[in-house]
Amino acid sequence: MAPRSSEVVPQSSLGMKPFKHRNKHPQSGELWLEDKKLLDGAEGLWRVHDKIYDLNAFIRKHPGGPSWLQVTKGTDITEAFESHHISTGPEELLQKFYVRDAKTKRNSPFTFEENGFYRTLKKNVREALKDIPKQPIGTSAFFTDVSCIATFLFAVLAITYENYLLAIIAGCFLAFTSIASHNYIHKKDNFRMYYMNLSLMDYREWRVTHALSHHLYTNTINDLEITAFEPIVPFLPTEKSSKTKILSCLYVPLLMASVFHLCLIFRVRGYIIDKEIRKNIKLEDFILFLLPLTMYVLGGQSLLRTLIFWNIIIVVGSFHFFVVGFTAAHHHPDIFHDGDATRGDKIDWGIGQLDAVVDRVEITGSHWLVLTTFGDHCLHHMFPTLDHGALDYIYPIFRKTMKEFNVNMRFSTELTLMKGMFRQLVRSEPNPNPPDLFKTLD
Ligand code: HEM
Repeated sequence: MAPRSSEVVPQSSLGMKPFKHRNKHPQSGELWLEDKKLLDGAEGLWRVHDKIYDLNAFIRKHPGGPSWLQVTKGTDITEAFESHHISTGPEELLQKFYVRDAKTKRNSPFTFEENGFYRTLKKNVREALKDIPKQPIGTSAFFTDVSCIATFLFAVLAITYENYLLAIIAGCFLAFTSIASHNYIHKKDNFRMYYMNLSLMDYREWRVTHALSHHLYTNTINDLEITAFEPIVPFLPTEKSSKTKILSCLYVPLLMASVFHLCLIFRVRGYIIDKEIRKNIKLEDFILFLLPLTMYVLGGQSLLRTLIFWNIIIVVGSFHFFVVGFTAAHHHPDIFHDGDATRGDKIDWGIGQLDAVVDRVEITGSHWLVLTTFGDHCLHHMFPTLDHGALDYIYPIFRKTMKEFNVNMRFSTELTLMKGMFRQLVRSEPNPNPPDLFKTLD
């Protein structure tokens, strides 16, 4: 795609240096990591805060799975390290791998001061976790598996009876399954993370674009869930022409319906043009064929009819997934987007998350809805490895800690955030004041 005009290349008000290929499309997790290496001063190893560590010997021993360390080699993993571990064990272990101090400043404005908000919250949550029952974690797994089975069941019924309504229901369950599997991509390697691949998306790519990019640098110029959709969907506040504003509002529903397909197209493109990507093809890359194969074998219809119905399910699933995803928590003119006025040069990472996330009142409190619609989003951002079923139990300590630091998590309604997403798309003017966590979103 041609380079974008200057109207949609916003600078970071947080002082973050932009990635080299920010304007290149399609964006990918691999390219993002390559670009991150150039700015992180990790000297080919791993950087945490202002120290360099050699974790080569630990990659295979990492209890969270080797991929987290494999893909991040050569980068600053401060935010990932801090937010993915709640116990003190990893920090103690890390000292064994110290090599030297880093020579450059971090390309991130976020801090993790010992007595700051995030570290205090983590300490409090660590204590609270001792009293959390295990049963809600099993309930999450049950809901996720039931969604997956329902996707297959309705897909087979849809093709058997050539019924479009059943195909739409299967598409909705595909979206539920993919969103619920997102609970599992953040954890140590486990089989439910593979459910994501039924949607044509790829859990490995998600671990970079979502877990390492979006979660850690939310709504900044280095958040791939912002930059990957530019310039069609320009979420950051920057000069936008009337044409851009109108077109982006018209394109966004089309984009929502086609992202699953686009993910597959870009993946296949990668296989064709890049030998290294081809060499990395794994068995799990074929999971996407399980759904159409089951439909073909059990449905008793022609291959062409099966493919048509499968594609209907994918389009419905994609639309459902991205309507929820785009409107769940991050986009409204009163939610911080890079370019807006900031709290200062250095921002406690947890407070940065409060600035960039808003939860929905209708969702909080329902385990099924939280799991299948990106609910309890603020707490999930703070502690991505905690099961969605456990989050409800840590609200009391979360509220207590926020009170202590005079900060707040914001709640709004589904409708406000839906309208907010479109209002954000057409917002050109950066907010002149830092985020106000006590203001009600209108
Ligand atoms: C990119 C950076 C890293 C990421 C994203 C990451 C991610 C994870 C994940 C997802 C888990 C499983 C948590 C769960 O399911 O409950 C985990 C566990 C663990 N990780 Fe990492 N990790 C990273 C770096 C490190 C480093 C540098 C160390 C230490 C040298 C480390 C030590 C551990 C340990 C000891 C556990 C066991 C659980 C615990 O004590 O919290 N990790 N990690």
